[in-house]
Amino acid sequence: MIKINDLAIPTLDDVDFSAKKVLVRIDVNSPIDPKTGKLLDDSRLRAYNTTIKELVQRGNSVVLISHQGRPGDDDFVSLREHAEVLSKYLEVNVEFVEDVMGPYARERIKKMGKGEVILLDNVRLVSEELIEASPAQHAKSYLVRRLSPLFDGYVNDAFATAHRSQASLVGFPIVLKSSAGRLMEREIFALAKIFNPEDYPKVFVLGGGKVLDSVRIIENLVKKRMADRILTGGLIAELFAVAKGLDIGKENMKVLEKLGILSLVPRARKILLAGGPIEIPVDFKVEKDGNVIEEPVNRITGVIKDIGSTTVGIYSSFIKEAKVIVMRGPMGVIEDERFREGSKKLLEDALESPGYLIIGGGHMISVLGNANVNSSKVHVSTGGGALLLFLAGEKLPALEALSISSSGMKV
Ligand SMILES: Nc1ncnc2c1ncn2[C@@H]1O[C@H](COP(=O)(O)OP(=O)(O)O)[C@@H](O)[C@H]1O
Ligand SMILES: O=C(OP(=O)(O)O)[C@H](O)COP(=O)(O)O
Repeated sequence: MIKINDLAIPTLDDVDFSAKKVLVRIDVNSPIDPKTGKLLDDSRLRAYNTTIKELVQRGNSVVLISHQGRPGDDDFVSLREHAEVLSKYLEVNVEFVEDVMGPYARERIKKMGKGEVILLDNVRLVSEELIEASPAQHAKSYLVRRLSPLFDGYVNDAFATAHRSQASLVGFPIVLKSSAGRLMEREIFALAKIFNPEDYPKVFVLGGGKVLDSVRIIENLVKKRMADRILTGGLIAELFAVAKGLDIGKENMKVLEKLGILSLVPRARKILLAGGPIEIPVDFKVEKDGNVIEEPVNRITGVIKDIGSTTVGIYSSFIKEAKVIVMRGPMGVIEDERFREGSKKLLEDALESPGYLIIGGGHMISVLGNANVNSSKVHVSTGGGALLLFLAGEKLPALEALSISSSGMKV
């Protein structure tokens, strides 16, 4: 049993999963090449080996369910390639079923034999999955009502999506005997060991494209006085540059407007007025007429794609002085090799610095690649937003749902 705050979360040691049919929520959401739709990095897919192998060895039939991207985005693709990669790492055939809850998927699940593993298609093909609602509401969703009668139990190993209150995460624990998987367990214990709220200075390096999530995270960090410095990159840096009244150029403003980020400027200003320790880049690497150039923040003429080299130097000096470093979200458009340098350099400096280091989010992990890490001072988390909210002391809905399940409370 994992005890955190007032939650008691069962593990695979607390529930009798042997010779059963088990639905396992994993998070295989990974960076995708927008041109080919192929996986750019498969680190997250390796993370579930322990849980899946253990369930297979105990004679269970295992049905994996996950999402990839969001409808409308380039990375919203089917999970066919993910099944192939999982098979390679698990050395067990993971059959891809091109369906989520229709007759084909349900018949296939019914016919499964002991030790078989299948991966259902992207659960976000089901529109209900995109709604954030309570466990009680999601327990009544079509997804949960159609799939749960086929299973004896549910395991949630998707730490990286634990901050979403979506059907596949919070609905099943209400109707099925449930537990956390081994990855979820390992993440929670590793973070408790490495992240001591008393240690300071704590430096958060926050980049990437999920700006709404990042604003929520920063509000939390500032409210709880958890961060001594927040070094921004990616689109989040552009938001705070605008909030500080800087002119980042018409083209970049258009990008922010198109992505709905400009509506977040008032919240970003409020964070600054509340004394949030936000640092923004002093220069950026931009693309202009097909060329890559560096420009200072107050004289931008190209499209911002990475942080500039002066910023890298300044951020590195903060990173070297930190007792705890948390990095989530890349500093630039890392899918393009020309704009990987900011993220790569900061990551290298963080790995060499004496402080404890927590790296999260699919994109930053892909920058890490196969680099050697000292596991006594570095934790590579599969989570991004979930990780940050967990560190800021927020209750994650998926963990709460597992705890409700263990208490036998039907909500
Ligand atoms: N300046 C920028 N402009 C546009 N996109 C950016 C910029 N910087 C980073 N990104 C994008 O952010 C995405 C990663 O963000 P996110 O999903 O939040 O990270 P993670 O998966 O690591 O949590 C990448 O696809 C990257 O191209
Ligand atoms: O990659 C994820 O989160 P992250 O970008 O915070 O690491 C999770 O798969 C959650 O995906 P979502 O933010 O589309 O709900």
